[in-house]
Amino acid sequence: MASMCSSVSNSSRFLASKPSSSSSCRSKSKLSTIRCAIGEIISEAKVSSSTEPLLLSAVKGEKVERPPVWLMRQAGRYMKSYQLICEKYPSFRERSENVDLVVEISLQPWKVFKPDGVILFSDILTPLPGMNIPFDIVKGKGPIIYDPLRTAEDVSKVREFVPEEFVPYVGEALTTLRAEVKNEAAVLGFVGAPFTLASYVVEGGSSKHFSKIKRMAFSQPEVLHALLQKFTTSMAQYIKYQADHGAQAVQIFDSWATELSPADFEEFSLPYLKQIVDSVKSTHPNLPLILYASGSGGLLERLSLTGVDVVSLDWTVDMAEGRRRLGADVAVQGNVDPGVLFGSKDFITKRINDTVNKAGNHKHILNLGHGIVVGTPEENVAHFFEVAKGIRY
Ligand SMILES: Cc1c2[nH]c(c1CCC(=O)O)Cc1[nH]c(c(CCC(=O)O)c1C)Cc1[nH]c(c(CCC(=O)O)c1C)Cc1[nH]c(c(C)c1CCC(=O)O)C2
Repeated sequence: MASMCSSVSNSSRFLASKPSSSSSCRSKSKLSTIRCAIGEIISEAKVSSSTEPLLLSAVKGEKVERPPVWLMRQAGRYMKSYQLICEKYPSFRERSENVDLVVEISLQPWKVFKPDGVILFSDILTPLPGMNIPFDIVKGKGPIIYDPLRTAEDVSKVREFVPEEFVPYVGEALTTLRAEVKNEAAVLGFVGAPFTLASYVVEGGSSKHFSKIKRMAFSQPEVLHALLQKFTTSMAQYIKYQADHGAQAVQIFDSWATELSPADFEEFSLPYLKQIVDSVKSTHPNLPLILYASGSGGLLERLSLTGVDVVSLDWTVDMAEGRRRLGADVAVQGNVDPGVLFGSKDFITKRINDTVNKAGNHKHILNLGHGIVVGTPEENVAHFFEVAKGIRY
């Protein structure tokens, strides 16, 4: 039914109005039926509770007054305040492994834009040293794995990750963030998915053609499977650890899974993602899990087979089509081209309204289709949040 709403594209059914200063007004509405502007009833929804962050209510399908909004990579290089910290602390590892810096950087976008999600400042590669895989992130080069894994023997040396032992600063930072943010926004944790992590450690860093991991996949699949299983067990533990220390939802980044054909995704990514989701749901059934894969248009239906609560779309798929293909049970996030933030303010407003209209008025988290690009004007990010927070269904 949501697709019927979505079929009215490009009309401004949800109009941006002035941003609301009060989060409590969310709880005041007693409407229990969601209607889209052309009048179809698309679902019966429970009224959200006032103490819960908007993002969590939206994921559950409760009635909310507007879509919650946050941005992937909202903490980082496009912010002047972050660049100042980088001057003082030039090492990415230090910035992301020192509790005070992690908290300060995570809160930078929160203080300025008041997003509905505050993501931990960290990296998907942060667990690697704890698994016996040293890495660094070098300015201008990106991630570097000093000893890329290529053989069964290399993989046998990979240790299972024990978050309490190796990244206690992550737990401490999440607990502090919860206290700082109160329940005005959801504190978000994240992990890398097994295939995406494997791509970094086998390739030795970022990659264009993924030839080394494909050589492993297509000539020694048992070696890759052994590595993927180690990441699977470790990342399931890491998600639980993040939830136990304050994360209210966790995003799984399988950024490069879409380098795989659908059949290869079914062998080298899907079963491991499903295993992570099943494991987390068995102990933390109420923790929302969000899955992001860049360029995922060809794999959408398969992404929802993982059992995640939210699928984050990039901008190569139309939001209305994405919703239709994913089905009503899955919440959607994302979809706005990060390049839109280089456009005029009017253009940004229009694209936000288009996306929100196409997503329909429930189970939608407004976000970009990938991380904010370095060089994005901060005033455009401010405009994005102001418009987004002024929307009323
Ligand atoms: C693939 C991936 C990585 N890291 C991440 C992914 C998945 C998301 C995606 O697909 O973009 C996830 C990530 N990395 C970072 C965050 C912070 C939280 C946030 O604000 O969203 C998150 C969620 C900080 C970071 N991680 C990194 C930066 C930039 C380096 C810096 O600020 O010093 C930031 C802010 C480094 C990094 N780390 C990685 C890359 C490709 C890079 C960029 C290299 C470069 O361009 O220099 C690996």
